[in-house]
Formats: sequence, C-alpha cells, structure tokens
Amino acid sequence: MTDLVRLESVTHVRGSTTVLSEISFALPRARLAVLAGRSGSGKSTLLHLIGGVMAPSSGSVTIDGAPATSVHDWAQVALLPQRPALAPELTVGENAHLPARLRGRTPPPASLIRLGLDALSTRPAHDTSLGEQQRTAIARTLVLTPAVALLDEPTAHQDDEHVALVLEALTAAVAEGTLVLVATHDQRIIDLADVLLPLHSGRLS
Ligand SMILES: Nc1ncnc2c1ncn2[C@@H]1O[C@H](COP(=O)(O)OP(=O)(O)OP(=O)(O)O)[C@@H](O)[C@H]1O
Repeated sequence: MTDLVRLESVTHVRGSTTVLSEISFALPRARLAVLAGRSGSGKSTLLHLIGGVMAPSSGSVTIDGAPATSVHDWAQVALLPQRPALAPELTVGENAHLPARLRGRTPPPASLIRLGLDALSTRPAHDTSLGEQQRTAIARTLVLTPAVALLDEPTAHQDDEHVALVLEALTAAVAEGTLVLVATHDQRIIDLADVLLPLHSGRLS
C-alpha cells in the first residue's frame, strides 16, 4: 500500500528546546491515526509540520511524495488548529462551507447535520459557543473530503453527546478515504485508532 504521509528522521528545534527528536513513520489513506501524548509532548508541533505550516529543523515530511511545505491545497491537506480560527462575521454555514464555495462546489448536505450544526447554520460564528465554533471548524476541515485531515484536540470543548458526533464525523471521513490524524489525549478517540502514535517528550515510543 502506498504511503500518503511520510516522516523520516524529523527533528525540530524551537529556541534552545528540541521539541521533536528523530520521528519517523508512514501512514496510508483511509486510516484513523492518533498522536497521543501529554501536554507539551510535541503533538501540535508535529501536526504543524505535517500541515506544512513550517519545515522541520532536519529530516523530511512529505505528502504523497511532495514536501509538506509545498502543499497549499485544502483538498490535499486540511488542518483544524487548537483554536477554531473562524471568520467571526460569517455564519456557521458560510465558515463550514468556505473551502467548497471557493472552488465553486456545492457542499455535501450532511456536513452541518452530522456535527449537530444545521439549526445554527445562519447564525454569525461570533454568536456561538466555543464548542459550536470548534464543530464548525471541524466541518470546514472535512468539507472537501481531504486526502489528509489533521485535527488538534477536536473534542477539547465538547460534552459527551457532541464527542459522539465528532467521532462519527471522523470515522465517516475515514470511510470516505481520508487519512485522519488526530492529536489528543482523549481516550475515547484513542480507543478507535487504527494506528496509535504515542509521543513522549518529543519522541515516539
Ligand atoms: N516557539 C517556541 N519556542 C520554544 N519552545 C516552544 C515553542 N513552541 C512550543 N514550544 C515547546 O515545544 C513543546 C511542544 O509543544 P506542543 O504545543 O507541540 O505540545 P502539545 O503536545 O501539542 O501540547 P498541548 O497538548 O498542551 O497542546 C512544549 O514544551 C512547548 O513549550
């Protein structure tokens, strides 16, 4: 099976701190992979490297053979950051569907419904709760059925009922062929993982 995401000997230094050391792994399409580790273990940094937000200090990160920093296509790699980063003046529906609208595509009807957002679709994002904003940003991450979806703590602001919806959305994305890579310490997501990547102090164990 062809690997979609590949890391080879990735080390990343910020200031005087070595945040990640010698990380190597490869992941194919259509998997739920979980990057698990304590606060400060380097999960967000690793997601940002795979998202191409920055390059590693040494080693390589590739998406389908291309350097991650060269990939600027939301249909290829989509990222849910820890803070939802929505456009506050746009509605929930406009935010969630923005990547599709920018491409002239009709968003899939289920994209808001499956995350419990259909009743909020016309409300400005700044008038919603943090949990609702996070689910809107999850919908935006998944709306193009990207090859790779990177999600940083996607259940951080959800109650149990909405955690279940987030888990269903993630498993539906995997069923549609997306490689879903989640950074979390939420055991409910870890229990569903096809691939578990435990990170301790910047090293895979
Ligand atoms: N700009 C920076 N300069 C120096 N150290 C940094 C910088 N950014 C992050 N770090 C350090 O890198 C380490 C990993 O941070 P990162 O945010 O990747 O961890 P995390 O596992 O995602 O944590 P959390 O679960 O709390 O979000 C932490 O020790 C953090 O203090």
